[in-house]
Amino acid sequence: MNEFVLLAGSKDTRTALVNQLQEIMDGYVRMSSYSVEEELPTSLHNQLVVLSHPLVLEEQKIRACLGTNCKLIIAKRIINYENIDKLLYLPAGTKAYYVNDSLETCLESIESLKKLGIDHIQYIPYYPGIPHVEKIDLAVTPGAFELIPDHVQEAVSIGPRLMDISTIHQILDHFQLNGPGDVISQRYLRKIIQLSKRLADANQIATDLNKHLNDVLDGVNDGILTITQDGKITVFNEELGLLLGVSAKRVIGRQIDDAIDHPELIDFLFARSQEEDRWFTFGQVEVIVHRFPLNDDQSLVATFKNARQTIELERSLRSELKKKGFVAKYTFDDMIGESSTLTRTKETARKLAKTDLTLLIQGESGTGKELFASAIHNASLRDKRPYLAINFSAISEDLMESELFGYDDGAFRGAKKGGKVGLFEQANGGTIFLDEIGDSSLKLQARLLRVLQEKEIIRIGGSKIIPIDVRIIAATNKNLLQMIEKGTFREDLYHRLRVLFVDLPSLRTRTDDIPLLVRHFIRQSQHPQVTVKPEVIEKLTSLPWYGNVRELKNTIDYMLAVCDENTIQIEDMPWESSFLKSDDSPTEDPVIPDEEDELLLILRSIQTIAERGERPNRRKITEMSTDWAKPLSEQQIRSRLDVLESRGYIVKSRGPFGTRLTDAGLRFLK
Ligand SMILES: Nc1ncnc2c1ncn2[C@@H]1O[C@H](COP(=O)(O)OP(=O)(O)OP(=O)(O)O)[C@@H](O)[C@H]1O
Repeated sequence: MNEFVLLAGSKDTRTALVNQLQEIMDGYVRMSSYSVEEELPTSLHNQLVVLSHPLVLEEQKIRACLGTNCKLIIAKRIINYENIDKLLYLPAGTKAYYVNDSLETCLESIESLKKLGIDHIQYIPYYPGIPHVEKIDLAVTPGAFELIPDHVQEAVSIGPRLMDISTIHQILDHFQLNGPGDVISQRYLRKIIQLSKRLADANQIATDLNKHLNDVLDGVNDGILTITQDGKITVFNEELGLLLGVSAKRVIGRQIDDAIDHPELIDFLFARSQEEDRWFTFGQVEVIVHRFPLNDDQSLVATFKNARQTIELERSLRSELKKKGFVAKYTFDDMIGESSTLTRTKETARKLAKTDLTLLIQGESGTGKELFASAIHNASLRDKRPYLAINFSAISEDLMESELFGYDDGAFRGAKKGGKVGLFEQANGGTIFLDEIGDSSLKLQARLLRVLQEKEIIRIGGSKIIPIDVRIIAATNKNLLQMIEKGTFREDLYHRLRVLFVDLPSLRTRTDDIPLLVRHFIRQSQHPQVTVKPEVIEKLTSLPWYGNVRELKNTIDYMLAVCDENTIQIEDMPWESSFLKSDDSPTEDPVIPDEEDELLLILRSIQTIAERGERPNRRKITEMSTDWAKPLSEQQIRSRLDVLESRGYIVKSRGPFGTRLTDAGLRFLK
């Protein structure tokens, strides 16, 4: 059997060459192989020795083992054709380091790559000790990964170079093997054919994909255009061709100002302004053009929508949402009032609407919290999407939970077959308004917190996590901070809800708006012609309006019903007492503590006064109350002390110790 020795510069090169040669020469020639990095034979005599590279001969160790009468062949090598397809997919003009151990080996391989026709890449030699080189993200290397600089993001390994067919023939000639030459050449060629087939297949896939994408683009109802930074058209679909009256096939690849005669459109596309949309008329058709940059390659994309069709589509979408009751009825224009407090609040809310953040609206009952939430949704980027409002004071806890989160089939007894989609899911993409959030139970608060933190829900009785994209607006007329102190509202939820906040002013603080509101409500009513006597307006402006705009509206409805001859007179006004704040009024002022809180404050001041070594009496407690949100008179203190005594929390006495806390009172305070 004919046998030769292969001496390679590295283990990797040896392995690659052995694999190549074995496959090609199998059955005709055998070889033994060594590398400088591994153990070498002691001495070689009378043999054919093939060296992988001229530099191998310079190695001391190699020269030491080369004995007498050996024939040397220095192999010619070419780039490993099996791996070059990775390079073929890189875009033309891509810059890449070619990384190897010396300038010579780099230049040699670059030369060989170029000869193979892989010349669309700008190779920059990179080797240890290179003096200065520009920073590049991509490296190509035959396997010298350890030499690649750290800043490189992507490395393409093309493996060690293989043996050229001329060297293979030199080996065959040495053994005077003329017969198998053809077979061996064929085996060599087969490898190369396999590569071109692989490339052809990849090309076919790319062609198919391209055709598919073009079909999709042509199937779209809108015109689509893409141009490069310097104005070359790369995408131009059929719909756009129809709109502009040009053939898509004829314009792709051309400069836009040369292909399309519409300077105004071209100016808009290239304008440096922030404007993203503009209306154009092409022929008879009104079109909304929307432009945006493609960040990756700095191209510009423009879509062309038929304005009439778009408006109709939006209208039908809106009527679909309306049918379900998922629309926000009000806008900021429905919010009547020109007082500086309301104007400022409206301005802030308008700005907050544009963000996508959670928002808490605080204000007394009837100040227009629901109206604000609705206006905020309509001024937000989600205005075309659903708006759902739910009131926590109106529904029981269990029902509320299933309404909000929905349930899976068989979640509980009586559950509807097939389960139920909750409001959070139905509001997806839009806004959900959680009214009277202060009335939610602690259990529900925990679930809401999860929604805010994770942006996902799990249906009752379900296990699937459902991601949701919903903006939450919450509202309350309760003092949530006091509820937190009492442990009835979660502090973490409060902070999550109050990312943004709007405090609505009470009507008492903006009495200038009352005449405007009166006129507005009359105009909206069944009797828009009714007028109001000035003294009525004056009286209305002086009332406290604990029920705010809602109370004013109800009052006007009442007066409209009782007035004669289209004029509201002072006699038409309800009894004054109906405007007072009743003790059990549901319209609690958010900053005025409710009665329980007042009792607690009184207990605390009794304790403080006693700790100071003084005698707690009504006068001192009244003095302390001047620091509270709602100071109390001595008379009011007296009635509350009576309540505290009846509950057993204090004992009133005229003696030297004055009023003092009982054990029960202390426990309650704690
Ligand atoms: N600035 C305003 N202009 C016109 N109408 C208003 C204004 N503010 C409130 N309203 C009207 O007053 C009524 C009460 O408003 P809304 O229901 O929004 O109040 P709310 O603060 O949500 O009350 P609650 O806390 O009791 O739920 C509604 O009929 C609303 O249209």
